[in-house]
Amino acid sequence: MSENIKVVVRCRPMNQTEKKGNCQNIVEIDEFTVSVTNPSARRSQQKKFIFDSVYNMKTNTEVIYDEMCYSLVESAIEGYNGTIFAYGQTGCGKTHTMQGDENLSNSGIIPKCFDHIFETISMTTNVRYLALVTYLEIYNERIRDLLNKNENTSVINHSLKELPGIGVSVPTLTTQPVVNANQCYDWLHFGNKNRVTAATLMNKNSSRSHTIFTITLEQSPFFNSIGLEDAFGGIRRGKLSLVDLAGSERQRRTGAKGDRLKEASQINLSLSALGNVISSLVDGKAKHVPFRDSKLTRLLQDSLGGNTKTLMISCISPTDINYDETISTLRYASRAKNISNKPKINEDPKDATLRLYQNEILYLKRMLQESQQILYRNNDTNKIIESPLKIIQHTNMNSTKSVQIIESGQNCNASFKTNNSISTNPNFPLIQSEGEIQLQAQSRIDLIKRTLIGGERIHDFKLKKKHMAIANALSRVKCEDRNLLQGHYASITQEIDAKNEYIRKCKEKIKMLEVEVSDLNSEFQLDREDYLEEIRNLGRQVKFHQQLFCKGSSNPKKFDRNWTPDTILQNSLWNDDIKMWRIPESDLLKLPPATLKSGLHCIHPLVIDSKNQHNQNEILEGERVSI
Ligand SMILES: Nc1ncnc2c1ncn2[C@@H]1O[C@H](COP(=O)(O)OP(=O)(O)OP(=O)(O)O)[C@@H](O)[C@H]1O
Repeated sequence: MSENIKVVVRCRPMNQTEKKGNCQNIVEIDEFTVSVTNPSARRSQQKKFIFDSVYNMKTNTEVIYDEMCYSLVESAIEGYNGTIFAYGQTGCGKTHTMQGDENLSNSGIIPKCFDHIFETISMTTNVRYLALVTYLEIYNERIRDLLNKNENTSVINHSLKELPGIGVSVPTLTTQPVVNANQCYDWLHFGNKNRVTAATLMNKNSSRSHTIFTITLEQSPFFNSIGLEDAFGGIRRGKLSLVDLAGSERQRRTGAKGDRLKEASQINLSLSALGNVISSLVDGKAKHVPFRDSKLTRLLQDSLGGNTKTLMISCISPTDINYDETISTLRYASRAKNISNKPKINEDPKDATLRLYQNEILYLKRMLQESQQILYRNNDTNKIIESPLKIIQHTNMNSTKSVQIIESGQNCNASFKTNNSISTNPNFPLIQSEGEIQLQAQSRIDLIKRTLIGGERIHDFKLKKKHMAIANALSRVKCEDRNLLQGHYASITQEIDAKNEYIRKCKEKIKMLEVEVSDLNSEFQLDREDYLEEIRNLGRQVKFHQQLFCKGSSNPKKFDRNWTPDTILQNSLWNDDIKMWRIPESDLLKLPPATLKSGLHCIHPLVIDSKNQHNQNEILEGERVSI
């Protein structure tokens, strides 16, 4: 079954600078519609866009989560891939939406996902889950591992790999197992400390990179009566990618220079690559979708047109000064609505970590059983020793000992693969004794079991929270729509009415799309006229960029760059001494006739051009051209 990407819009409140600058609110929000008024239009012009949902400046993140993210996260827990990403102009609230404020009462979507996932998992009774997290950033087109404590982030650039059936991934990233929401917060904060942010004129804490926090959830049926290691059934794997994009920005407004400027151009490049991917996916005609144009689009490949349920949250500003950027964000968002994905549950992935764990447990169990038999044989030869299993249990009580044993995992049993989530210490002395090997094997089994979660009973209030979230989501769907969706009609007349209503809505939508097309046409026309006007102005105004040099004078005379040749004449600066102006050759023919009065030989190659810093002599000695 294919389904379209869900797209919602969130409008942030005005910030202090906008309030002080008396900015106007030009955005109106209805349930599913955003209307934006063009502040510089000759007549009041409003553009309308329809989305899956639209949120005004008063809406808090919890409502957005309940309505739009809840079901997507549930799907990821079931075994689907899910992506939530925030998109929009710099300073419009992407990080606020995804991560939230430091203040916990206003937490973002990412922390809410953590709570949701672990609450849901704790309600399951017959499934065991393994949760693994990674966190990366794309900074200046380099991939950096935000969870690696030792990585020299200025040097490292991780590579992408595309594997059939798995998709595009970064195999060298640090993967951390997590067993509760708190561990996830800790890794998120840890990664955020490594993330690049900086102040710009538009946002004092602007993200200079795109980040992707991924939670992979592998699950397998588990029956208490049998025991974990014997009960692994088919494995499913869901993956939730939480993406906080850096914002599009214009240098003129952010005041970016140096490193900030370099970052901005990389950010804009990758966002325009994202725009191109969206366009070619929507056009449907393009044979080739340019995913390979940037790291961001490659990593999002599966979320755009692939096997993923995707939610795009477009963040906009309400003010007139951001009109152009707001319209551009809404246009992209509107196009993205038409991208169709084909999500399906990922069954039995070949590279499942859970499968490695299963094999490892089976191997260790067999080994324990065999060594137990040997020791019993020794027992038969009259040496009184304790049962090895007792030794294991006894020594496990001693936590220091068991930590050392985990550390030496590699030495203990060279034939099983040590998972990268568990650190190894190759220098730790090899433990030879039979009892200690068993102990070590048992510790490893315990450790693996501790990383598997699910099955604990949860408190009632958590269940209530889940029901409230569902009720919240449903409350947005109008009663009659719900009936319609569910196909419950009391009579044929009601069914006809409902279907007529549906047809009416479709017609309304078509009308709005027609208006949008005609808007786009007239906007294109306006832009065209603007450009033509600018070209004409360029023709009329000779652009003296800085100064006009006069013959016989060592002091250059200052010129206003916007003076027209007529103004120059009126200001009496035109005299026989000034024979040469530096005028770009292409502009020479555009000079109005007054400038080229007969007798005042104008004058090539001429006078002032700020880009070419010619010296005075060169200017004065230029070649004359008779008109
Ligand atoms: N919906 C909102 N309600 C209240 N404050 C908000 C909202 N959205 C954004 N803000 C505030 O606006 C400021 C900028 O937001 P944020 O850093 O999230 O923008 P951004 O889109 O991530 O910018 P950048 O692309 O530069 O990283 C922050 O101080 C944030 O708290």
